[in-house]
Amino acid sequence: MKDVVILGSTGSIGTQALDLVRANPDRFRVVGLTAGGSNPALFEAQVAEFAPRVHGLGEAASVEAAQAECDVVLNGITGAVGLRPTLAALDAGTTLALANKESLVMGGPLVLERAAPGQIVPVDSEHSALAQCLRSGSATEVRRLVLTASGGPFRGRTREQLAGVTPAEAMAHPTWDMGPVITINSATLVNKGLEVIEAHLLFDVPYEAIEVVVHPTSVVHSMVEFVDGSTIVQASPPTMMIPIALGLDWPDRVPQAAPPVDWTSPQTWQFDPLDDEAFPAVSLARAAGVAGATAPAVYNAANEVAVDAFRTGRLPFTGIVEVVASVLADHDVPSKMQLSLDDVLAADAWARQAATRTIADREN
Ligand SMILES: NC(=O)C1=CN([C@@H]2O[C@H](COP(=O)(O)OP(=O)(O)OC[C@H]3O[C@@H](n4cnc5c(N)ncnc54)[C@H](OP(=O)(O)O)[C@@H]3O)[C@@H](O)[C@H]2O)C=CC1
Ligand SMILES: CC(=O)[C@@H](O)[C@H](O)COP(=O)(O)O
Ligand SMILES: [Mn+2]
Repeated sequence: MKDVVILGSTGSIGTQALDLVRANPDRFRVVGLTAGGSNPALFEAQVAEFAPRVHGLGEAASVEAAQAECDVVLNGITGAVGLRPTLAALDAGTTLALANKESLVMGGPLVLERAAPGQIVPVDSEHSALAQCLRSGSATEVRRLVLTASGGPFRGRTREQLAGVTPAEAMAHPTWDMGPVITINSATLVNKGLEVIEAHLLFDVPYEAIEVVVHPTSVVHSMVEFVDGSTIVQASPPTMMIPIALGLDWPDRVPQAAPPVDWTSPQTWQFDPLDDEAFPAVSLARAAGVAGATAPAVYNAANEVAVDAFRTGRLPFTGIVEVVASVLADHDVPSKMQLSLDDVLAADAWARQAATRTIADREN
């Protein structure tokens, strides 16, 4: 029996994690729940159903819950506000099932240095796939990591054709049903940019050995190419139940976590190169990742502000990545690579102000 704390329990990841717990009462027990407070009725219902020892709303409550005695903390909070809870779980020595990629991307080495080997189990589907592909074998055998991207709802469009797309169109993800921020990030490909940095940090593979390919049906979740020319692929229909189950019970697999691919019916797997001109977010993330230090935190924070502006009609779709690029260009990356939490939070705050100014300037 694993005692689990779920941060962000009312969201897409959180509610699916609770479905998994409901389906496996002999395997998992909920001992902590937190959320942001935008859906109090759902949160109260969850607390009534699971009767966790600790529960509460907001960042401070999430930090406290992440420090509770348990076997695994699932961080399903969205955005940079997940950083302190991530650090709290790591400092408590608890296994961290990490969906909140933003905390790893912005914290970078700060997060990694607090983590014991194997303490972070990736829940992001691509990184769960990579971890599964890498389960046996040594890092020296790896030639490349290949992250798959659905391409989002605007796959195949030119930059000009992206200019007038609406938030409702951007929310229509072709393969995944997710929270609003990651859904918009999938449409801009910022999600894949964050995932390239996430893969570099989790698997210690250089940026030039991390590839992104477009795979519209999201059945292959990522792959590892080895030095002998062999590639191992992880495939399953697009559902987060498998990565969440692996996150909570790693290295064990939860039987019937989700239905497998039906190999008796015809399957076509399509892979296309990424169109960097229409979707510059991935190359921008690579540059931020290579620059290191505070650059990834700036990339993430500027994007969070720009996504909010797009969703509220203050910025066109293509403006999101333009704002991120402009804020990054204005950012002086410190030469010291060893950053404190204050350094990271200061860069995050600076980027939010810079992005807000840039958006306001564009409006005038
Ligand atoms: N959804 C998916 O399939 C995938 C998600 N991820 C990652 O997982 C994370 C969560 O995504 P997703 O579930 O889609 O997002 P959602 O928007 O659906 O859910 C976010 C959750 O975070 C909570 N939250 C927001 N602010 C705070 C806060 N200050 N303190 C505590 N909790 C807070 C929300 O609470 P409330 O709404 O009640 O205020 C909600 O429970 C993101 O980092 C995303 O990138 C990664 C891969 C796949
Ligand atoms: C399910 C998951 O892990 C998401 O991060 C997903 O990858 C988003 O789809 P995109 O490939 O469109 O970004
Ligand atoms: Mn993903």
